[in-house]
Amino acid sequence: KADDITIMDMVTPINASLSAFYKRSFAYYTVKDRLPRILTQTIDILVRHKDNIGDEYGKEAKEELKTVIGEMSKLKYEIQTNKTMRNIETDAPDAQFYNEYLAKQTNITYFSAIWLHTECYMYRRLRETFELTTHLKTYDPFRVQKQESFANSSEPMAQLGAYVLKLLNNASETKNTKEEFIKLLKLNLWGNKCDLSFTNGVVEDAGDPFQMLTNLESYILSDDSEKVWEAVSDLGHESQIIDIVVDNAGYEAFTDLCIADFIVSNGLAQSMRLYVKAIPWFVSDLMVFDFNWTLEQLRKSDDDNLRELGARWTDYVKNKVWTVVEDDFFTYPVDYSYMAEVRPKLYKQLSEAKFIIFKGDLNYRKLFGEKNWDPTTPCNVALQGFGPSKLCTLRTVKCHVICGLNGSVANRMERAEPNWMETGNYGLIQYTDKINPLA
Ligand SMILES: O=P(O)(O)OC[C@@]1(O)O[C@H](CO)[C@@H](O)[C@@H]1O
Ligand SMILES: [Mn+2]
Repeated sequence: KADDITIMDMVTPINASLSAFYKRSFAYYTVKDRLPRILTQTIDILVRHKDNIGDEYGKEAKEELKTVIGEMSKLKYEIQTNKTMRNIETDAPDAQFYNEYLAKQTNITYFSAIWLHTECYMYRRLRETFELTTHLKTYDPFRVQKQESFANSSEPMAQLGAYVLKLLNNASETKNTKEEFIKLLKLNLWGNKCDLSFTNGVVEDAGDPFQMLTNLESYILSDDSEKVWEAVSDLGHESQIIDIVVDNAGYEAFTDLCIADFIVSNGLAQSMRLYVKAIPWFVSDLMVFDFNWTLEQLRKSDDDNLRELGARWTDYVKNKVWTVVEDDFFTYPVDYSYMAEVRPKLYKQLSEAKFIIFKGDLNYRKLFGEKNWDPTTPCNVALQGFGPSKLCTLRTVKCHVICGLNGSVANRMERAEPNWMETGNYGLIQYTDKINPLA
């Protein structure tokens, strides 16, 4: 029976998978408090919007909403009482993967599973509650929050937009493309602080993007931006494709499109693919609908620069300079070391790129196997064989997965601020080039 799995009153052992099984871990705090709170927040938002939902989807939908909210409350209760996870009961293709993966685990519960599994499973169960309805099948319970977060970021977007458009319009004259790229890379890194699952759904504004840049250096604990520049600006490479595995909608997505425009406008890539999520994910994560909605908002903006950027970016999509890719693998409950085996087509597609940028904390957890590495473990080792191409990660540190730090930095941080890994206040720009072609 699930309840008699004792939760160890300890921290996560070195090299162990993160899990709420370890009572003194951030994973435990997340599964115990934060995930239930995210469900409660989402229920509150659904209740507050039930009339709008009735207007938009019909009165039967409003009735079905009661069932959805009931199912979400059940899910919350299952988590809080540490039950075992059941199968996902829809015929969606990714559900089969979730169920096969679950079947391979022996007697796990929400608190004893790998944290990544528990957290992804919760969002997949949330999706199921809508899939099983008739009138709300495609409803995204996070859309309101994602759109609010965008609306709250109009000031920093106007600032960054003005700066980027100047760069883009002088692309030919500017001599210091490298310095500008690296500056945009760091501005993009800090865009990752805007993440609603981390702020428990509280919509924070993105703040002043350039303020970040002033005292920036001391907050970046690992800075491979020079190596990233070398790889991105390698025009002799047989591939001139650059990929971005994006993270959050709103301001972070805006910073992704800014650097993507800089890349193609300066001839650093001929084309780019942006990999988004296929279902509502970790509250903030970008879906195709959010991407299109963002371009539409920019085109309608009362800020001239944002309108011009919206028009440029819409053209890139129309002319296939940018392609938005939706693949179920990015919402699977497993880390990237599984990709070559379970999703070879995606692995092969990523291998076509000369460089891949991975954004955010969840991608970091998946790149490095959701393990509590010794922080000085080389990134190439922590990738556990994942290597479709040269890649980098732009991540603000929000949980206890970290590698590639030099010893003195890791010790300094532990002494300075014991919970430094849970704050999102420290950034990493880490590069790896150990390529493992598909077998
Ligand atoms: O990938 P992102 O958007 O940077 O962060 C995802 C996240 O908010 O979700 C989990 C917390 O529940 C952590 O992995 C991380 O804090
Ligand atoms: Mn995210």
